[in-house]
Amino acid sequence: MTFSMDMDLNASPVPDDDEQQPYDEPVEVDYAQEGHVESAVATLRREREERRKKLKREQQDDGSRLHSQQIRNDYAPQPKRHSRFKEAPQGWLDCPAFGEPIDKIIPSKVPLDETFNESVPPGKRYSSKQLVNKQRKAGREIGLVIDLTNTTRYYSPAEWTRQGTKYAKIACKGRDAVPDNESVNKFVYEAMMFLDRQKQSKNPKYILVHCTHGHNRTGFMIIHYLMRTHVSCVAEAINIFAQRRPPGIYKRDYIEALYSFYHEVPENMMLACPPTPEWKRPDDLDLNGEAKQDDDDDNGDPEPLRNESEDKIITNDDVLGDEVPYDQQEALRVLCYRLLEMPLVRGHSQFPGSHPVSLNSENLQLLRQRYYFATWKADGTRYMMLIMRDGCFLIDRNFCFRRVQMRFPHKSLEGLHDMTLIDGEMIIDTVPDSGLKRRYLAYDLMALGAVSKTKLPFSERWKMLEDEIIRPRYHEKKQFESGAKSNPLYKYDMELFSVRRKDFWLLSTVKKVLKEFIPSLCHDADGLIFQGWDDPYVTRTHEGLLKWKYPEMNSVDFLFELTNDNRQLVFLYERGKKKLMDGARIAFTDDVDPSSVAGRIVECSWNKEEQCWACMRIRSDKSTPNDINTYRKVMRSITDNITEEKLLEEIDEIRRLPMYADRMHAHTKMAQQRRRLPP
Ligand SMILES: Nc1nc2c(ncn2[C@@H]2O[C@H](COP(=O)(O)OP(=O)(O)OP(=O)(O)O)[C@@H](O)[C@H]2O)c(=O)[nH]1
Repeated sequence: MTFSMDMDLNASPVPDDDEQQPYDEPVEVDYAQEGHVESAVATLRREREERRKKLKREQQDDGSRLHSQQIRNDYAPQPKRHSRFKEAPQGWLDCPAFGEPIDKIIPSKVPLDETFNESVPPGKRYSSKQLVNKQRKAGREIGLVIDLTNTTRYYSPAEWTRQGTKYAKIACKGRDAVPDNESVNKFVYEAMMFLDRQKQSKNPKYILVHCTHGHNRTGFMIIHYLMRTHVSCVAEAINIFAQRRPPGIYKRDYIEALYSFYHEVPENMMLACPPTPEWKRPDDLDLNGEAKQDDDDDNGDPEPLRNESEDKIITNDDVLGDEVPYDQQEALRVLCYRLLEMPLVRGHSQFPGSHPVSLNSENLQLLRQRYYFATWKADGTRYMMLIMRDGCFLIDRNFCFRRVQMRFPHKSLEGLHDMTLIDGEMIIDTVPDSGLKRRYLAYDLMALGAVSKTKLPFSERWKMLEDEIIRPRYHEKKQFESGAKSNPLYKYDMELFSVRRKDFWLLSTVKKVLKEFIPSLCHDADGLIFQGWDDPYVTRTHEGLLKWKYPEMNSVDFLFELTNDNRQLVFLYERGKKKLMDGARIAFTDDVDPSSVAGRIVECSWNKEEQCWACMRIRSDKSTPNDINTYRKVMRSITDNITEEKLLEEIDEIRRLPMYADRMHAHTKMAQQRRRLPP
């Protein structure tokens, strides 16, 4: 790592005799090589000494008056240069050094190293050494420092790492923009991991968090931490921080961003945002009386706060949610495998979600042998969803996690779900009068409160999904809207998408589903799913989970590439490696330039007349093509050509079979009884 040591060499630790000889250029030090600031200073002093000796020798040799005058000029006391003088940040001197710990997190202003001593009177100094001593006096040992400033000029991280204190930099601009969501995710994960490890220690250590003054950015991060661990509403978290680090966050846009992030509406914004503190002197205020940016903020344009609802056009290809730190993703992958009761393989990087196989004349027989339910095949984007106390994570087909802010209350409505894993499809509904609306259609539940449910029959998992996840959300929403529950500030409507359970029906209804239900849907559907009613959740390819697509929608995902002489190369996967499909060709419509999709995954349907593949769409949600086995199954399905007519004929026969008729009868009776019971 290289850092610019833009330091005042007139100040300590350089001895007196060097005091009046400032250097012309800031010194670049290879921090990793030199180890610390002092060794760089020593090198510079040595060089200067050699220069002085050389000049003296020249003076003796030459003896000329002119030359000695030159030397005198070179080493005469010179006025201090402003650029060398390091001033403490505005308002820093009178800003209280630190606040009281909040869950073992201490908010603090930035400690300044000795290079600031000229601008800080002795009584007001607050270096990392002094900080540590003050905390020790209060019986607190710092184990991790999280630095949120957007500069490296205040001190060197070695001041911490040298003494074995962990140091993490999460540079946040400050200014008018709040820390971005990705930085917040990093902060919360760092803090959670560290404090979790400390729980096993006899003398748990503390985290020290600082920005420049330790109020706005620091408060913003700590409040996020509180919200994601145990505090239930923003006002309470803001209060906790304000009490421990008075007056708390005093920038209004920060407070607004917190409320908006957690989908709450403040009762009284004036109460939520205190006036700017005294120590932020009047010249630190802008013309509206608002606090000006901290002086380590850069001069970029303020970033607009993201507001999904303002984006008019929403598509299935949108990347939803916020990036999650790499280590956290790894930990979440392991957790998913555990919840799905899968053996941990090296890398555990493969998406573990259940995947249906295409219906063909052979597996069509399964519909006769087992008890199946049917549903429409919603055509959106597949996500598993891991619901944790600290956030909800969308898991895409690449087994990557992104965090979305959602609320999933328990049935008891006392707490929130944790370590619950569900499966579903994100679709976009065109709703008359309200436009496009994103919905998550949940169709399975694999784990509830850290307990795997994969071995239960689908019928029970599907019921649990309704009872434990969907209904509690619905009830709470109604309670909030009616004011019957104590957190009416939460607005479910502000969430990125709504959540529904997907319906499944008896096979006898398939005709109605095809002829009436699917045509009336507000989102795309490309066929049917046949789900075994008694099946466990089978990870990856599930030979008993069947998909039937409208014949023209049967598709294969190829990896498309072009050679230098514009020859098409079409690949699938075989045992995790690219397999070239000799002679395969993809026809694109006139509006698609093939060179623009080289290297992408192209979903294709088979064009019988032209005997080639036709591009249906580019898959932004996938980075690998279908496996050769999937391809074979799709080809089989295409050649078997189970038309809608054939399918309905088959189902008509099945519903008359005694096995199916008996269960259907029992099922209908049970449903009727349930309807008669009070809710
Ligand atoms: N299991 C299940 N899957 C559904 C349901 N509704 C929609 N799907 C989607 O159907 C997908 C499987 O059908 P495919 O046509 O193979 O899906 P795809 O998105 O084209 O994926 P590839 O096979 O990789 O091309 C699942 O991944 C789900 O995203 C449902 O009710 N149950």
